[in-house]
Amino acid sequence: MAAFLELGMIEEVVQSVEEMDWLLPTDVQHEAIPLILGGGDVLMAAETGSGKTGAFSLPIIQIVQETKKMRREGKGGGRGKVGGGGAKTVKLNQFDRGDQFAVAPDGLLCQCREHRVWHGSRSTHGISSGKSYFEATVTDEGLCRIGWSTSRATHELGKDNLGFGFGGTGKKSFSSQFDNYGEPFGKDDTIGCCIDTDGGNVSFSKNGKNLGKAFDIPKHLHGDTFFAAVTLKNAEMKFNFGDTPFNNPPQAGYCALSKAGGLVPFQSCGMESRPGKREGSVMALIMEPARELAQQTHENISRFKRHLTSPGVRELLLVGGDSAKDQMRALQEGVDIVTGTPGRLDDFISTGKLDLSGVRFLVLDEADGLLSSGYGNLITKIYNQIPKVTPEGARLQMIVCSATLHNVEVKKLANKLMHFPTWVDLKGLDSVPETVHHVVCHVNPVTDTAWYNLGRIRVETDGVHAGDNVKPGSRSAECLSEGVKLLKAEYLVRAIRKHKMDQAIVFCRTKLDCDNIERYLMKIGGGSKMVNEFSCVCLHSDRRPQERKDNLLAFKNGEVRFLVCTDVAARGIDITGVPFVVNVTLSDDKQNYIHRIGRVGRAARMGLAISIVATVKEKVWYHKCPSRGKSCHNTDLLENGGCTIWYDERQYLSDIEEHLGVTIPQVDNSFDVPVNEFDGKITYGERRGKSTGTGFQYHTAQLAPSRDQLMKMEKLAQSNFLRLQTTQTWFS
Ligand SMILES: Nc1ncnc2c1ncn2[C@@H]1O[C@H](COP(=O)(O)OP(=O)(O)OP(=O)(O)O)[C@@H](O)[C@H]1O
Repeated sequence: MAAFLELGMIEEVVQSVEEMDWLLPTDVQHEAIPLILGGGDVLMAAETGSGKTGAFSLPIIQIVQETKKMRREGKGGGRGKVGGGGAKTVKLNQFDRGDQFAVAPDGLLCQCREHRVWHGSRSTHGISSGKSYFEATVTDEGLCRIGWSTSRATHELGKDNLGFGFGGTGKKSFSSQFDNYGEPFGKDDTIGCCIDTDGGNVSFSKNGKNLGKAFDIPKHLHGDTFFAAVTLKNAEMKFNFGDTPFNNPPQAGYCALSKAGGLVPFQSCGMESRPGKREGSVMALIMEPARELAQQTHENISRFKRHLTSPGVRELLLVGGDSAKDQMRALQEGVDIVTGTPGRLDDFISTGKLDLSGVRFLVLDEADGLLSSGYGNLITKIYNQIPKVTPEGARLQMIVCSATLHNVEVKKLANKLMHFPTWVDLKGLDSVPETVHHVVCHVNPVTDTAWYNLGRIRVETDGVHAGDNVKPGSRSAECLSEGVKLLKAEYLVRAIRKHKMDQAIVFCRTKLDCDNIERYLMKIGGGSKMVNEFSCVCLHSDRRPQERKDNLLAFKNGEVRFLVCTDVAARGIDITGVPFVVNVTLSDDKQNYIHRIGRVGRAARMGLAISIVATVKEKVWYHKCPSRGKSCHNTDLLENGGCTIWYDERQYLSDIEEHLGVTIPQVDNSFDVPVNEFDGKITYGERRGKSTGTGFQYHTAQLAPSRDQLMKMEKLAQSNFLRLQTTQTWFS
């Protein structure tokens, strides 16, 4: 218990994890929890089953509750508070600026070294009434424009109808209309920027010379809050908001921005404080790639928060298949943490049902999977709608995790959206946990001719070769491909029998393959009970949501032996103690191999993953047609306008091996797993034995002899010391 407390977790949350038998944080939890509690953005790259869900959920739950408590007590702030929120010192806002726009720690000096694109920023506070003034001095040559804008304006001041700019070329700009005004300015010139919100105008001065009225504030901006604004191209400027004497004092009646009454803190991109919405708005948004995974994370959150009261934390699962009406009702009643899948989240956000203005945590679980499934734009859209600073002045925190985070797309996303993120990366590359043994068994339809005479009880294949007149004995590519399909099902059964598999997750490439394998297993000994040798359920995206739920539950509860599934179950699904995974076909996505086999060997239990890999190419479905395969029988190759490809598993295997930097051990079709250091000492599905583990207990046992020796030496040293003292006393 103390170990989680030492990470900064509160007792109520620690009590929950203790009840789940989590006595020590895992390595990734040890690293990530303090970082998240401290307000940082985190990229969490740790092996499958290493406890990433707890690593992000626990600190989020805690901060959400703390924030709610403070809101109730009427205090602002909380952890991760930034200068842009409640503080009264006016500066340039670190959190409201372009990518290439640098702001010095004092918040007064700024620079942009980009030559082609404008980047800008705004002040941390603005005014909505009265007359105000600030100064900016050009400290290096380049292009600059300064003035006033609302928080909804782009950073390219003067390009929209929400901000008023005055540029070094002697032009004023509003709504992309550039007109001559005043005179040009450059290095060492000081520009005074005045706004009179009551009189409704904006004017500027150069080195103390009043340049006259530049703009009338249009009607649609009356009552808005205006912030000091700047946009630069390869230039540098220094600001004075009035905390030090101005170079040129403003005209009578204008007050320094930092001394103005009723300063309004910057809240967000376009979202000013909305009283009344704060109490009920969502504070954490967790995006998961699949329903089952979203459900699992949601359930974890429910468990972690169960001892939190006054205030409690309210969580909601937002996935397709569940009633949108109920979800809507829950949101209206108030929800703090939403876990959802991209489709339903998008529905709710784009129709305004999910208010993002109070969000301070955005979590992308299995981030690389979300990106490779094409959700990059959605992520950016969501990110753009979330205020970068909450009403309390806390910065939006982004947490991005996966066991396979080492790819260019994730790095690009991190550079674009995250704020100085910390990598929690225990291995520095994608890897397989020590608790997972993985082997490959090759299927060679040339040397293994068992598929020639399988009789009537055989797997139904996917029909790709229905028109190919395949005959056993022929060496045509089509014929060998059909042989692979038939043999794979036989090998699956052989592996199950050899290892006396009580339970296994069986991955197939397509939904049709899953259906065929499910039917085959049922035929040879299936059923819906554990006593049936091949009892199984199926999980893929064509099954109804309720069936998916029921099937997963039946497998989790140990009611059936096999879960036959597509990659929809490859990531994140956590079923403690599942001993085996069988890949009937390798995924062409090397990352998914790591995720698939990571369904075993979780929470310190051992697991074995067997991949059945064809030595020849297999012709498979690859539907690009509008029906996505539902009523498609076009077995022509993709390049000929059809819906099939030749699938080269040997290539995918070598991609995986190269990615992992290992050669995966091979077994023959007797499925005898090679002898290794674990041989004879482990049972798949069980925790690692004492003598084989590398965990805490094992280390303690290893260190015991040294500890005993040290104890003896210490005792000897103490006795010698005492003896010496006694001798000295006698002689003195
Ligand atoms: N500190 C802990 N002590 C004991 N068990 C833990 C601890 N943290 C997590 N676990 C258990 O470890 C298992 C794996 O955790 P989790 O699902 O969070 O892994 P993950 O890193 O998200 O894996 P994946 O990459 O596959 O999604 C779960 O069963 C969880 O209950």
